[in-house]
Amino acid sequence: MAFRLSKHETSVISAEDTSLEQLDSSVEMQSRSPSPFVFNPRKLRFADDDFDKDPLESPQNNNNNNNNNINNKKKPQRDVDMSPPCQKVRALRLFNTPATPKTILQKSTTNFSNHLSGAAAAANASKHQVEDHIFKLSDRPRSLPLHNHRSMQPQDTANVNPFTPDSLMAHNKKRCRTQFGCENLNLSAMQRFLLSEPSDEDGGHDGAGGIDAAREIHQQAPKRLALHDTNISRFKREFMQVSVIGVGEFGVVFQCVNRLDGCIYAIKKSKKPVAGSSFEKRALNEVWAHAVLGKHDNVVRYYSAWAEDDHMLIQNEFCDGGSLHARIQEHCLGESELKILLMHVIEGLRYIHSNDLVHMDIKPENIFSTMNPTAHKLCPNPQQQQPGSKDDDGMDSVYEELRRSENLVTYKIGDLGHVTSVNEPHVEEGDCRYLPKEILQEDYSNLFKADIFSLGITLFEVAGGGPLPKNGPEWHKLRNGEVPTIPTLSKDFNELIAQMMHPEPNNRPSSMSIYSHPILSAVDSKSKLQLGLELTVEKRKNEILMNKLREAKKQIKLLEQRVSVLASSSEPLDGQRCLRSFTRRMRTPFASHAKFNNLGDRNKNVIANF
Ligand SMILES: Nc1ncnc2c1ncn2[C@@H]1O[C@H](COP(=O)(O)OP(=O)(O)OP(=O)(O)O)[C@@H](O)[C@H]1O
Ligand SMILES: [Mg+2]
Repeated sequence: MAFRLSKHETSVISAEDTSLEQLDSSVEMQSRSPSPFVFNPRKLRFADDDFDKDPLESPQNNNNNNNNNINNKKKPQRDVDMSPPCQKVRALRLFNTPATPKTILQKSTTNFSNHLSGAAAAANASKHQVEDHIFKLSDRPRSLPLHNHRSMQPQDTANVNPFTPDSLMAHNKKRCRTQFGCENLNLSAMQRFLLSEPSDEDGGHDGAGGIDAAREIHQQAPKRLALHDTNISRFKREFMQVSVIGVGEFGVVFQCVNRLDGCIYAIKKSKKPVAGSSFEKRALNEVWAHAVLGKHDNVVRYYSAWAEDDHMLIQNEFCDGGSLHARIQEHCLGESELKILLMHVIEGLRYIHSNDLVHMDIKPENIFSTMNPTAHKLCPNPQQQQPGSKDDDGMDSVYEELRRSENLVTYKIGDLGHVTSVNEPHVEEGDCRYLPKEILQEDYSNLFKADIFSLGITLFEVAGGGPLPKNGPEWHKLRNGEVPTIPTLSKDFNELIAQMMHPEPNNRPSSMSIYSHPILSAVDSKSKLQLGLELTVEKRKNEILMNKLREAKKQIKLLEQRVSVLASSSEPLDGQRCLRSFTRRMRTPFASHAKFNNLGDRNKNVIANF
């Protein structure tokens, strides 16, 4: 749950301590680790009965859809205003723009082909080929201008992720209308951007066609693609909902199984319809951040996102260990566990920061964990599994051993809804219990260090320093350098936490320096243990493979014996000849020789048969 402050409240904080007491508090719904469950696996039929019953796909609906389509065809298309920012640019584009004769021709040809008979279309196509040849010599294919949107369909557009390096590069060249810049792009401009090479002569000022195309994409499309335009019903069709695993301020998270691939995922659905609301941008922000950051081991992995009934749905990796918040409900973490937590989260943060992005909502509820290597498997209840059953590859005992090991936990940073770029910060404050003072005072000059503060106070809480105050003198003390010492922690660890929570952002260590801090380099006891476990696993695998190999050798020997018994028994003469020719063939070292010998042997056999 986030406890956010409005600008007004923030200014009051700096003036009066007591004002923070006016903030609302709410009770977090505790997330729970998934309990073991049994699945009845079944083969997926592509024409499943359930789906036939899906109202969206019922014939009635299809008829309706068809009618709608027909009606839509009759209606004039929505004229989206996609004109370039100023008329001068439009004037320049008249001659040296994507709307060269080639694209106009292509466009008209496509249109005509709808009306022409087959023969006329074929004639037109051959004419087109000649013209193509001419244009190949003179000019590269160019895209339709982005501002020509009379013919643009929603399916031809896509959002521009503002967190990708390309978009940041293009964005820095010239600012766009909105905070994130333009947020959608035209398919042809995108294709041109992807196909362009750095040495492209079309490159323009920078001599790089890619940069130019990217800039064009960013400068010309002024509107974000509305969620309505990507509404595709998909959740029920593709996923089987298992349980609700968490509820936050923004979304409800379901544990689901993908019907096709059979893997478990966490699907976060926005609580309210976001399309067209003020939450739309926040929802898209989370998707953009996930798409850019979801490939690190210590950041929750992202698979896909879509809109349904105006809700945003995000399909993420399912973290079977639940949130850190749920974990500390049982007991606080000791120093060795804290070191592992710090090592993992700082790696994730280092990765996020290396992309010039900041998380802005680091807290125990947003740090998840995975517990064992078989988490992704849909294992039936271990008691139900028969030893030596068909699927038992002999590794179950090994995995069971690993499962019991505390050290195999991997912490991952999740909930990327507040991620923003340090170059163009758009700060939506996270939970005020974890935010440093400067953020509430709207000082965004060192956002990296805001994440470091949040991680520092998170460590303080999970080590036993919580529950954290939401306001009042205690809240201020923690931000004024008066961090109480945690008795269960070493002096060094207490000092590191205090340093991470330093009132002056510049005095807090960076994610890089924490990563190489002596406290973490001493965590080799953990990595040795992990290495030891991995070694054990590999050894066991090796043993299993050796057994299989031995078994296979035995079988081969048996077969050989049978063959020789058969050969030595009372076989007819021609049979012996065949066998001899066969063994000779097998012994021939060169393939070419074997070919000729084969012929020879075959001839001999033919003669023998005569
Ligand atoms: N990938 C996941 N694997 C397991 N549990 C998850 C996952 N994602 C979310 N959860 C659970 O759901 C809860 C809510 O998720 P999340 O923090 O993403 O929602 P939110 O609405 O954005 O929260 P906030 O109130 O912080 O804005 C988490 O605290 C966690 O318990
Ligand atoms: Mg959250």
